[in-house]
Amino acid sequence: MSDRWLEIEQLSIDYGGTRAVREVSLSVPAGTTLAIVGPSGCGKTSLLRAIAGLVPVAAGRIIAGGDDITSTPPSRRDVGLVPQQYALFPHLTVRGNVEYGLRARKVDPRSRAEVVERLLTFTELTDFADRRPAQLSGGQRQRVALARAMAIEPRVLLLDEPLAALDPQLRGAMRRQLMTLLAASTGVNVMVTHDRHEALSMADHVAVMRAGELVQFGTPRDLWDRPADDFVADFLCAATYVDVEADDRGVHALGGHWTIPHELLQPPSSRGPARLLLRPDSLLLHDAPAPGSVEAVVTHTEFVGESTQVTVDVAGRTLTARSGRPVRRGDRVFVTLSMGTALVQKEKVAA
Ligand SMILES: Nc1ncnc2c1ncn2[C@@H]1O[C@H](COP(=O)(O)OP(=O)(O)OP(=O)(O)O)[C@@H](O)[C@H]1O
Repeated sequence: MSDRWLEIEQLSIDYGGTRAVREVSLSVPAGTTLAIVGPSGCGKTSLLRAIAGLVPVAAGRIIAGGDDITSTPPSRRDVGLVPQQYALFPHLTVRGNVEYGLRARKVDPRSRAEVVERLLTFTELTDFADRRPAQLSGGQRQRVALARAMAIEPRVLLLDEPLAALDPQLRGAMRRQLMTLLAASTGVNVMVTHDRHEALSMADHVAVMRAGELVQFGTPRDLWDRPADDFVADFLCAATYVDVEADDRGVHALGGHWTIPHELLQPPSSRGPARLLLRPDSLLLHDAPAPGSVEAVVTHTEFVGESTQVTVDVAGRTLTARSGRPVRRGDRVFVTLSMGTALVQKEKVAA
């Protein structure tokens, strides 16, 4: 018996001869949440549906709790699915929906009632138990879908964009509640999302996909500190890698346009070529030249509440920064590094 509760080995999925998912391999231990994240059409939902048994696998294996379930019919996989629009049974009450899987498994009425009452309490739905889905808010429906999937205590719980159908105000509150619910599950939770904040904040492991391929798999911290390439850096952290060359005078970036003092970097840079990960929180904007600054032009601004996200052009490279004070498109600014926030990595960016 494997201690890894979900393993995916070299999994490929085809639709009519077109490969939508290519040789994805990863493994996730029990009691943790995996987020599959990536841009639209990258194959996230296909991967999720393949784990559920709803799309055929062209090659590779899916192993849950040590059992190869690649060819097991969906109903016998011990997998719970929360679809994107929840797909509740409209004619059943909340209680009826939550109870559905237990009835199908012929669980005796007493045990069934116990599980349902426990889950209704847990998801704060007791007062709504006799309502039908049409009489519920979006957040309440989401909790019913989750309780329904959790009732059978599946070894793998699959959630397709669990917060996407909720309005933005509700999403923050539901994210915290969903994290509490997922933490209580003993199997593996797999969540598809295109939202990097959701992936980084809710998951123990993150799989980043692009064009059907797995480009990086790791903990949120790993991905935040060491995105594998420019795509992951941009997608997950709104960050940019720049090639640098370090000598005794400092670290030279952007074709020699910008010399950064060694003492601002983490870890202190050794001499020679390296790459520097510049995240929005690594860059400071000034009105006038400052020690170690480089001149830039503001190309785009976006007010995000507590700060403004600012895109600047520095010697032909686009960098993203945050600014606490108002700046406008076309403004000339000076960029410095915030002490200790830009990470130096020894290898250069792959061409
Ligand atoms: N039933 C299908 N028949 C043919 N092609 C499909 C089918 N389902 C998905 N695809 C294609 O497979 C690729 C991956 O689709 P998938 O839905 O898995 O992506 P996704 O990352 O979940 O996208 P989104 O975030 O937009 O939902 C896309 O190019 C899509 O057009």
